[in-house]
Amino acid sequence: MNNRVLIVEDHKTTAEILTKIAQKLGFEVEVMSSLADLTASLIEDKAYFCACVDFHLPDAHHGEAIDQTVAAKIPTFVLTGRLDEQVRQKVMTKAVVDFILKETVHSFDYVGKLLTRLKRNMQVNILVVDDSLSVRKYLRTLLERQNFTVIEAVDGLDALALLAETPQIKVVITDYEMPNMSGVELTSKIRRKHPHEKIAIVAISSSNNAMLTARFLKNGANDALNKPFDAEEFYTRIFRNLEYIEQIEEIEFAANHDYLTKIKNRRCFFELSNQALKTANKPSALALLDLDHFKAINDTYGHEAGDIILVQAAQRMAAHFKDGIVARLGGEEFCVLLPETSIDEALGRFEFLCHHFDSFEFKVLTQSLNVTTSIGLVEISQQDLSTALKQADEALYAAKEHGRNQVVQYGQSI
Ligand SMILES: Nc1nc2c(ncn2[C@@H]2O[C@H](COP(=O)(O)OP(=O)(O)OP(=O)(O)O)[C@@H](O)[C@H]2O)c(=O)[nH]1
Repeated sequence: MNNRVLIVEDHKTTAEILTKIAQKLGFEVEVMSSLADLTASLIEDKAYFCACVDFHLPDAHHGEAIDQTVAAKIPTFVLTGRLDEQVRQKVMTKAVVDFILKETVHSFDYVGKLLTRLKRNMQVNILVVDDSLSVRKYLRTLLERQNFTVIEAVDGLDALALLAETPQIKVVITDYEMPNMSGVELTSKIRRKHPHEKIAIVAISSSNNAMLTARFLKNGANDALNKPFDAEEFYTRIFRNLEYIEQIEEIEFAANHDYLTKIKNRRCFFELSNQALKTANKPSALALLDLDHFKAINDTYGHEAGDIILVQAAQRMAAHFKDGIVARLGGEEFCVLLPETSIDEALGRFEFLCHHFDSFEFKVLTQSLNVTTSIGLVEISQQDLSTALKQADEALYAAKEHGRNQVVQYGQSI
């Protein structure tokens, strides 16, 4: 992704505030203060993530700078101190991403939100379903302006096939009247497999049919737009529906992950492991890992240092067992399930991890520390997860008793 934001603004303080907002979000910033600057810099030759352009500049009173950034295919949003209907119309016909009225501090908050949205949109796939090529083209133009990836389907059958092979699709925009299957039928079919909070369906129907809007909504559409629609309203509805999906995703993530290390939490570990064990055709391996003398680390270097080590340890385990289910059970205790993995293979891999921890330097604030881990390992063939965890815990206890920094396999003498 290109990471540069172009700011075209003659007011120094405003340019400084915008620069800070963009930099805080991780963007590089280039500021120009006039149309002349813009013309001289040959922006066509450079790539920008987006441009934030003042409608009124000392040498461009009517938004001429906007024409230049739009012509250079830079997603452009416009800042203006005055917004009457005439200016609004003029700005929107220029194919911009959005416009912002410089009124209050909230306007600047909105700039931050817009930059974040544009960045997030790059990960979002939107499926446009319409039998009319011109409508598909128009919607594609509107959506690509906002950095979305657009996939087109010519009818409902095509749409269902594309949905099945593209799990990244988060929004479906569908027309009503299409060959093979109506938009309402398509909506209902999508809903049988994908709930509202996973895929948003936005229906587009003609303005003279209020009943159709209701049918779409009753059959599972999240939202409906009447033709002809305004680009601003279209964007607002797409964003609102996406934000709903993203908020649910955030809640789900928080419910399933540990707040500190961001790896899976205890609840999620049990759920995923029980599922994996149910379908396993071969024995699996389960390990409990506990960092050694962690209290002493907290006492010597502080709780913050302890937190940093927990995060790094979790990252190491997750990277080492990409094929397994890795979770933080609480405190300095972690758990790993390797489905359908023989105990001998698992033993080798956990011994390797143990050795890796021993030789790895954890970077904590200004220091490098060594932290070791003790591991209790057990094979799961017939017993349930709770029993296996108790057995792994016994093995872990033995590993601690026998000097720490080692793997002990349940049932094996040391
Ligand atoms: N920094 C930090 N410390 C934590 C967290 N959760 C638990 N701890 C600390 O982890 C330490 C665990 O100490 P103990 O159970 O005595 O175990 P230990 O010192 O690692 O000793 P052994 O397990 O016997 O090697 C305690 O000091 C807890 O306060 C956390 O989220 N962050």
